[in-house]
Amino acid sequence: MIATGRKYVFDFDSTLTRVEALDVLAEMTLKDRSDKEAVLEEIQNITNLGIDGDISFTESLERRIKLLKANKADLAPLIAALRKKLSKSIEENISFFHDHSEDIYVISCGFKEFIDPIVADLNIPSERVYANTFKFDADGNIIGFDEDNVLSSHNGKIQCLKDLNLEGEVQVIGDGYSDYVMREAGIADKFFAYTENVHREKAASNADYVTPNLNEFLFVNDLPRKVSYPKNRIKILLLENVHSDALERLSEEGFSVELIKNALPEEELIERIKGVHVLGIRSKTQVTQKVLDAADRLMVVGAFCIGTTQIDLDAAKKKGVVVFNAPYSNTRSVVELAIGQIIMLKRSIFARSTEIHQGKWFKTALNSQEVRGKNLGIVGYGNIGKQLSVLAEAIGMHVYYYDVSDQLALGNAVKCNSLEELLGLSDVVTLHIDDNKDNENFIGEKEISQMRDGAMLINLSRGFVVDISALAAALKSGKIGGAAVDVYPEEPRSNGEFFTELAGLENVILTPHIGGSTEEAQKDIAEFVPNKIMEYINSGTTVDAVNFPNIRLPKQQNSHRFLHTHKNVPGVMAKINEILAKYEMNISGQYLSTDPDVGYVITDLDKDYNKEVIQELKAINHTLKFRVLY
Ligand SMILES: NC(=O)c1ccc[n+]([C@@H]2O[C@H](COP(=O)([O-])OP(=O)(O)OC[C@H]3O[C@@H](n4cnc5c(N)ncnc54)[C@H](O)[C@@H]3O)[C@@H](O)[C@H]2O)c1
Ligand SMILES: O=C(O)[C@H](O)COP(=O)(O)O
Repeated sequence: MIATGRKYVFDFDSTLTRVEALDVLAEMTLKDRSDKEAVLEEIQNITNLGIDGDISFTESLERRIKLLKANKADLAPLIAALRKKLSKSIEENISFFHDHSEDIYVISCGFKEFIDPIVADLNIPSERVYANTFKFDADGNIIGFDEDNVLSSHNGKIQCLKDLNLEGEVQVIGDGYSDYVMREAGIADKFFAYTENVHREKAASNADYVTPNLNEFLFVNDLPRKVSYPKNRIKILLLENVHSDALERLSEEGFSVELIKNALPEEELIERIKGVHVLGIRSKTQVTQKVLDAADRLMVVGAFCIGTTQIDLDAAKKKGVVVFNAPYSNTRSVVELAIGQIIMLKRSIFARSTEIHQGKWFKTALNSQEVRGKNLGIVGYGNIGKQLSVLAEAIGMHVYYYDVSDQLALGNAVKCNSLEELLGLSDVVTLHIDDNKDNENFIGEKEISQMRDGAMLINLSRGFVVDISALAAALKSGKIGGAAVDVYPEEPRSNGEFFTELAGLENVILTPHIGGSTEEAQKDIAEFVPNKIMEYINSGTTVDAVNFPNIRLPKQQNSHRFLHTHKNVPGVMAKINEILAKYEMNISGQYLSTDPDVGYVITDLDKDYNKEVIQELKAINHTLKFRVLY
């Protein structure tokens, strides 16, 4: 036993277990009854009224037992079911119960018949379990409870704890107001409202601490725990209306997540980033050096999109901040839009549609052509360019492509050796080059002059890639026969007014940067990026990071994991291992990866560590970030 001088008094239902045991029992005993749902609802209401102190506990117990119609024979399956319903973080921290066995008590208004066997698994013996007991009739039917037990009466927990007369600091951990009353009555020193399974406002608002799981409770008490830093303390700020699945996924994992609809201007982001561990953005939020300098806790930036030039990747790396994106999730959405736009432009559909909206009927084949047999020029033959190539061929187009890097032609696509060559032979030119700032004004007056007369231009890549004034002039002069533009040199941070020189021009399709904005793409991104973030936070894995050495070290059994990010200068690794050797720590796994700027090493150790080794590792010269995972 590790002595702390404290006594820990746990509630059972919805604290040690995820459920209320009598609700589970009711599910079993009522399963064949036609009025099951109504009775279950009534039982749950009565349970909550009792927990919140709105009816007397004795009344709540009497009414529930009557409705339950349970028998002794139901207890074995109930115990089996409850065994599978231990609260997640309780299960993770079984060692706490073993190490502090003699200081742990259970005081519950539930029943010893099912509590005893469950908490015995946590090393809590029956003599430290205080709870009610059932009364049975000759046939084993549960007909009531021992009314002489203080726990069967209203606020019975107060009397029960008083009678125990415990020494040392007494901490009560429970989900209900009926647990708080022990603190209110002055018999307990602290009340922790336990919200892992249910958040009861009345208990939480009165608590000394609200603890969303046992890790947080152990952290507050500075006790050994499964994770070095409880997840609820990890703050995630999601901007730009990322799909709500991301919020759900990250919240379910236990992080504290805040979602903001818009992108934030630099000054505001500098304020909001303080204390944030994970930032989630899309293409509008600029994560500048200044923002990174203000970020005192930042570990990860998740770009919930493809592009990452809105992030100062280098500055992030030098601060040990890892950046992930979603390189493929919206590829198909962009490709489908491009196919649609090619057809719409070649048929002048938007012009015809606008006329009808204005009350005009103008049936004509003028400027209306099939796409079959026409030349499509794809500039940037990457993920989007290649997939578009396949689909465009499937509808009968001849595909030409140009890329600065060597790219294998798919299908019958033909590679062009220069942009000029591609521009000279394409009926439709579509831009899918990356968001590299060197691509600014990639298509300007000169390039437009190299295009076929009446050819169409599509830009679904980045706004700064096209000189908008040059494009507007070419559309007005008829040099260009139509354009589809989804991205602009300056885009608003939130929905509202927007002006562009291209507005009002004929056969021009304008969309508000929605190439990747489909349900499917956003849902996929909301799975992909949070998974990367969680892998990094939970195991240190950086596979697929865009600015960091990519490593993954498989988890070792019974080990501790240290993550060390440092400037890539000679001697740091040697220093890390020298310190570990000094503290006689045995390395069970280690993986280092470097790039020219940083080194990132994951080390697994098979021995308990003390705080001094952490301090020494943190103090190594050139350390950028250090984290103990578990
Ligand atoms: N409109 C939207 O909503 C939307 C959605 C997704 C992606 N995008 C943008 O689409 C673009 C392409 O995305 P991707 O996933 O196919 O990227 P990718 O990195 O897979 O492909 C880009 C290709 O462009 C090539 N390239 C870069 N500069 C070039 C140049 N000057 N000349 C010729 N080739 C050049 C690269 O070599 C690469 O093969 C990116 O800019 C991305 O940000 C926009
Ligand atoms: O980079 C991207 O993936 C696209 O430009 C889409 O960006 P968005 O998520 O801001 O729409």
